[in-house]
Amino acid sequence: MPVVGPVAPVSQEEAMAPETFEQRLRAMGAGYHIHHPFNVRLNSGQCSRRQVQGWIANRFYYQWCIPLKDAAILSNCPDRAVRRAWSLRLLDHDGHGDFEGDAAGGLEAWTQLGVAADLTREDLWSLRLVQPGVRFACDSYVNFARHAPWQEAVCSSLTEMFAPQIHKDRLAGWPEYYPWIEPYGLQYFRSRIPLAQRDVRHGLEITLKHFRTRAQQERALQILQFKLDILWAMLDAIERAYPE
Ligand SMILES: O=C(O)c1cc(C(=O)O)c2c(n1)C(=O)C(=O)c1cc(C(=O)O)[nH]c1-2
Repeated sequence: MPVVGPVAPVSQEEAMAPETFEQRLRAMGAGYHIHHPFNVRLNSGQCSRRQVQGWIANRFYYQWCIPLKDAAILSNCPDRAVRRAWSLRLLDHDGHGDFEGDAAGGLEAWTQLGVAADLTREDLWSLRLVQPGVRFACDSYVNFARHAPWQEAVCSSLTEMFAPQIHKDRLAGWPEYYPWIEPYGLQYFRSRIPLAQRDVRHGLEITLKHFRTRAQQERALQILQFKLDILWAMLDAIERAYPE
Protein backbone atom coordinates (compact mmCIF):
# COMPACT_ATOMS: atom_id res chain seq x y z
CA MET A 1 0.00 0.00 0.00
CA PRO A 2 1.20 3.50 0.90
CA VAL A 3 4.71 3.36 -0.56
CA VAL A 4 3.72 1.86 -3.91
CA GLY A 5 0.25 1.00 -5.07
CA PRO A 6 -3.20 2.46 -5.49
CA VAL A 7 -3.82 5.83 -3.92
CA ALA A 8 -7.30 6.85 -2.77
CA PRO A 9 -8.90 9.64 -4.83
CA VAL A 10 -8.31 13.05 -3.27
CA SER A 11 -11.33 14.00 -1.20
CA GLN A 12 -12.93 17.41 -1.80
CA GLU A 13 -14.93 17.18 1.41
CA GLU A 14 -14.42 19.48 4.37
CA ALA A 15 -11.94 18.45 7.01
CA MET A 16 -13.34 16.55 9.98
CA ALA A 17 -13.22 18.24 13.38
CA PRO A 18 -10.38 16.73 15.46
CA GLU A 19 -12.87 14.91 17.74
CA THR A 20 -14.63 13.35 14.74
CA PHE A 21 -11.32 12.41 13.16
CA GLU A 22 -10.19 10.75 16.41
CA GLN A 23 -13.51 8.89 16.62
CA ARG A 24 -13.04 7.61 13.05
CA LEU A 25 -9.54 6.40 13.93
CA ARG A 26 -10.81 4.69 17.08
CA ALA A 27 -13.71 3.09 15.20
CA MET A 28 -11.16 1.18 13.16
CA GLY A 29 -10.66 -1.00 16.21
CA ALA A 30 -13.44 -3.10 14.65
CA GLY A 31 -10.73 -4.51 12.36
CA TYR A 32 -8.12 -5.12 15.07
CA HIS A 33 -6.53 -8.56 15.31
CA ILE A 34 -8.30 -9.02 18.67
CA HIS A 35 -11.17 -10.21 16.41
CA HIS A 36 -9.05 -12.58 14.30
CA PRO A 37 -10.30 -16.19 14.67
CA PHE A 38 -6.87 -17.35 15.83
CA ASN A 39 -6.73 -14.67 18.53
CA VAL A 40 -10.29 -15.46 19.61
CA ARG A 41 -9.24 -19.11 20.09
CA LEU A 42 -5.98 -18.11 21.76
CA ASN A 43 -7.67 -15.88 24.31
CA SER A 44 -10.50 -18.30 25.07
CA GLY A 45 -8.27 -21.24 25.91
CA GLN A 46 -8.82 -23.19 22.70
CA CYS A 47 -5.26 -23.31 21.44
CA SER A 48 -2.97 -26.29 21.86
CA ARG A 49 0.42 -25.98 23.49
CA ARG A 50 2.07 -26.12 20.07
CA GLN A 51 -0.16 -23.33 18.75
CA VAL A 52 0.55 -21.08 21.74
CA GLN A 53 4.29 -21.72 21.38
CA GLY A 54 4.06 -21.05 17.63
CA TRP A 55 2.30 -17.76 18.27
CA ILE A 56 4.92 -16.68 20.84
CA ALA A 57 7.85 -17.55 18.55
CA ASN A 58 6.31 -15.81 15.54
CA ARG A 59 5.17 -12.72 17.44
CA PHE A 60 8.74 -12.43 18.66
CA TYR A 61 9.63 -11.25 15.17
CA TYR A 62 7.17 -8.35 15.52
CA GLN A 63 8.79 -7.42 18.84
CA TRP A 64 12.19 -7.71 17.20
CA CYS A 65 11.16 -5.31 14.41
CA ILE A 66 9.56 -2.64 16.60
CA PRO A 67 12.85 -0.98 17.69
CA LEU A 68 14.05 -1.01 14.06
CA LYS A 69 10.81 0.72 13.10
CA ASP A 70 11.18 3.27 15.91
CA ALA A 71 14.81 3.93 14.99
CA ALA A 72 13.68 4.57 11.39
CA ILE A 73 11.15 7.13 12.64
CA LEU A 74 13.84 8.83 14.73
CA SER A 75 16.21 8.96 11.79
CA ASN A 76 13.59 10.67 9.63
CA CYS A 77 12.39 13.15 12.25
CA PRO A 78 13.99 16.61 12.41
CA ASP A 79 11.92 17.65 15.47
CA ARG A 80 14.02 17.36 18.64
CA ALA A 81 11.04 17.38 21.01
CA VAL A 82 9.44 14.48 19.14
CA ARG A 83 12.74 12.57 19.10
CA ARG A 84 13.15 13.00 22.85
CA ALA A 85 9.75 11.46 23.49
CA TRP A 86 10.02 8.83 20.75
CA SER A 87 13.42 7.57 21.90
CA LEU A 88 11.74 6.19 25.05
CA ARG A 89 10.18 3.57 22.81
CA LEU A 90 13.57 2.25 21.82
CA LEU A 91 14.56 1.92 25.47
CA ASP A 92 11.24 0.27 26.31
CA HIS A 93 12.00 -2.55 23.89
CA ASP A 94 15.78 -2.80 23.89
CA GLY A 95 16.20 -2.11 27.60
CA HIS A 96 18.44 0.27 29.50
CA GLY A 97 20.23 0.68 32.79
CA ASP A 98 21.18 -2.43 34.67
CA PHE A 99 19.06 -4.86 32.65
CA GLU A 100 17.11 -5.89 35.74
CA GLY A 101 13.32 -6.13 35.88
CA ASP A 102 11.41 -3.92 33.43
CA ALA A 103 14.68 -2.08 32.58
CA ALA A 104 15.70 -5.23 30.71
CA GLY A 105 13.17 -4.15 28.09
CA GLY A 106 10.35 -5.65 26.10
CA LEU A 107 12.45 -7.94 23.93
CA GLU A 108 13.88 -9.58 27.03
CA ALA A 109 10.43 -9.76 28.61
CA TRP A 110 9.11 -11.48 25.48
CA THR A 111 12.06 -13.87 25.65
CA GLN A 112 11.02 -14.67 29.22
CA LEU A 113 7.50 -15.33 27.94
CA GLY A 114 8.98 -17.87 25.54
CA VAL A 115 11.08 -19.52 28.25
CA ALA A 116 8.06 -19.61 30.58
CA ALA A 117 6.21 -21.44 27.79
CA ASP A 118 8.96 -24.02 27.39
CA LEU A 119 10.70 -22.54 24.38
CA THR A 120 14.40 -21.74 24.49
CA ARG A 121 16.00 -18.35 24.00
CA GLU A 122 17.59 -19.85 20.89
CA ASP A 123 14.16 -20.90 19.51
CA LEU A 124 13.21 -17.22 19.53
CA TRP A 125 16.43 -15.37 18.71
CA SER A 126 17.40 -17.70 15.84
CA LEU A 127 14.08 -16.67 14.20
CA ARG A 128 13.92 -20.23 12.85
CA LEU A 129 10.22 -20.63 13.63
CA VAL A 130 9.21 -17.36 11.93
CA GLN A 131 6.84 -18.03 9.04
CA PRO A 132 7.39 -16.26 5.70
CA GLY A 133 4.07 -14.43 5.93
CA VAL A 134 4.94 -13.11 9.37
CA ARG A 135 8.35 -12.00 8.15
CA PHE A 136 6.87 -10.19 5.15
CA ALA A 137 4.23 -8.47 7.28
CA CYS A 138 6.70 -7.23 9.90
CA ASP A 139 9.29 -6.22 7.31
CA SER A 140 6.69 -4.16 5.50
CA TYR A 141 6.05 -2.23 8.73
CA VAL A 142 9.75 -1.44 9.09
CA ASN A 143 10.04 -0.53 5.41
CA PHE A 144 7.06 1.77 5.64
CA ALA A 145 8.66 3.62 8.56
CA ARG A 146 11.92 3.92 6.62
CA HIS A 147 10.36 5.39 3.49
CA ALA A 148 7.24 7.28 4.54
CA PRO A 149 7.21 10.78 6.06
CA TRP A 150 7.81 10.37 9.80
CA GLN A 151 4.31 11.63 10.71
CA GLU A 152 2.79 8.85 8.61
CA ALA A 153 4.95 6.29 10.38
CA VAL A 154 3.81 7.73 13.71
CA CYS A 155 0.20 7.34 12.57
CA SER A 156 0.82 3.70 11.69
CA SER A 157 1.70 2.98 15.33
CA LEU A 158 -1.84 3.89 16.41
CA THR A 159 -3.05 0.29 16.45
CA GLU A 160 -1.65 0.54 19.97
CA MET A 161 -4.93 2.32 20.84
CA PHE A 162 -6.48 -1.12 20.82
CA ALA A 163 -3.65 -3.09 22.41
CA PRO A 164 -4.35 -2.63 26.16
CA GLN A 165 -7.53 -4.72 25.87
CA ILE A 166 -5.76 -7.61 24.15
CA HIS A 167 -3.07 -7.61 26.86
CA LYS A 168 -5.76 -7.54 29.57
CA ASP A 169 -7.54 -10.49 27.92
CA ARG A 170 -4.33 -12.53 28.06
CA LEU A 171 -3.69 -11.61 31.70
CA ALA A 172 -7.27 -12.51 32.64
CA GLY A 173 -7.49 -15.83 30.81
CA TRP A 174 -4.11 -17.44 30.27
CA PRO A 175 -3.33 -18.46 33.87
CA GLU A 176 -6.45 -20.63 33.84
CA TYR A 177 -6.31 -21.78 30.20
CA TYR A 178 -2.59 -22.38 29.94
CA PRO A 179 -1.38 -23.25 33.47
CA TRP A 180 1.75 -24.82 31.96
CA ILE A 181 3.05 -21.30 31.22
CA GLU A 182 5.02 -20.09 34.24
CA PRO A 183 3.30 -16.95 35.63
CA TYR A 184 6.43 -14.76 35.35
CA GLY A 185 6.12 -15.04 31.56
CA LEU A 186 3.04 -12.82 31.54
CA GLN A 187 4.95 -9.76 32.79
CA TYR A 188 5.38 -8.45 29.23
CA PHE A 189 1.62 -7.99 28.88
CA ARG A 190 1.35 -6.31 32.29
CA SER A 191 4.18 -3.89 31.53
CA ARG A 192 2.80 -2.87 28.13
CA ILE A 193 -0.57 -1.55 29.31
CA PRO A 194 0.65 1.81 30.74
CA LEU A 195 3.33 2.13 28.04
CA ALA A 196 0.80 1.66 25.25
CA GLN A 197 -1.44 4.29 26.83
CA ARG A 198 1.45 6.75 27.01
CA ASP A 199 2.51 5.96 23.41
CA VAL A 200 -1.01 6.51 22.12
CA ARG A 201 -1.35 9.90 23.79
CA HIS A 202 1.80 11.05 22.01
CA GLY A 203 1.03 9.34 18.68
CA LEU A 204 -2.49 10.75 18.57
CA GLU A 205 -1.30 14.26 19.41
CA ILE A 206 1.07 14.18 16.44
CA THR A 207 -1.51 12.62 14.13
CA LEU A 208 -4.29 15.09 14.99
CA LYS A 209 -1.89 17.98 14.53
CA HIS A 210 -0.38 16.83 11.24
CA PHE A 211 -3.32 15.37 9.30
CA ARG A 212 -5.50 18.48 8.91
CA THR A 213 -7.20 18.52 5.51
CA ARG A 214 -9.87 15.99 4.63
CA ALA A 215 -7.52 14.33 2.13
CA GLN A 216 -4.80 14.03 4.79
CA GLN A 217 -7.28 12.63 7.29
CA GLU A 218 -8.44 10.02 4.77
CA ARG A 219 -4.79 9.18 4.21
CA ALA A 220 -4.33 8.64 7.96
CA LEU A 221 -7.29 6.25 8.02
CA GLN A 222 -5.77 4.40 5.07
CA ILE A 223 -2.43 4.13 6.90
CA LEU A 224 -4.12 2.76 10.02
CA GLN A 225 -5.87 0.15 7.83
CA PHE A 226 -2.49 -0.81 6.36
CA LYS A 227 -1.19 -1.44 9.88
CA LEU A 228 -4.32 -3.38 10.89
CA ASP A 229 -3.73 -5.53 7.80
CA ILE A 230 -0.16 -6.24 8.91
CA LEU A 231 -1.35 -7.57 12.26
CA TRP A 232 -4.18 -9.53 10.63
CA ALA A 233 -1.87 -11.05 8.01
CA MET A 234 0.52 -12.20 10.74
CA LEU A 235 -2.25 -14.18 12.40
CA ASP A 236 -3.37 -15.61 9.04
CA ALA A 237 0.16 -16.94 8.56
CA ILE A 238 0.38 -18.27 12.12
CA GLU A 239 -3.02 -19.94 11.85
CA ARG A 240 -1.95 -21.67 8.66
CA ALA A 241 1.34 -22.87 10.11
CA TYR A 242 -0.25 -24.36 13.24
CA PRO A 243 -3.55 -25.93 12.12
CA GLU A 244 -6.08 -27.42 14.52
O1 LIG B 1 0.11 -7.89 21.59
C1 LIG B 1 -0.44 -7.21 20.74
O2 LIG B 1 -1.48 -7.54 20.18
C2 LIG B 1 0.24 -5.95 20.37
C3 LIG B 1 -0.19 -5.16 19.33
C4 LIG B 1 0.52 -4.01 19.00
C5 LIG B 1 -0.06 -3.18 17.95
O3 LIG B 1 -1.29 -3.01 17.95
O4 LIG B 1 0.64 -2.72 17.07
C6 LIG B 1 1.71 -3.71 19.71
C7 LIG B 1 2.04 -4.55 20.78
N1 LIG B 1 1.32 -5.63 21.09
C8 LIG B 1 3.17 -4.30 21.60
O5 LIG B 1 3.41 -5.03 22.56
C9 LIG B 1 4.02 -3.21 21.30
O6 LIG B 1 5.00 -2.99 22.00
C10 LIG B 1 3.72 -2.41 20.19
C11 LIG B 1 4.40 -1.33 19.62
C12 LIG B 1 3.67 -1.01 18.50
C13 LIG B 1 3.95 0.00 17.49
O7 LIG B 1 3.30 -0.05 16.44
O8 LIG B 1 4.87 0.81 17.68
N2 LIG B 1 2.60 -1.80 18.41
C14 LIG B 1 2.59 -2.65 19.42
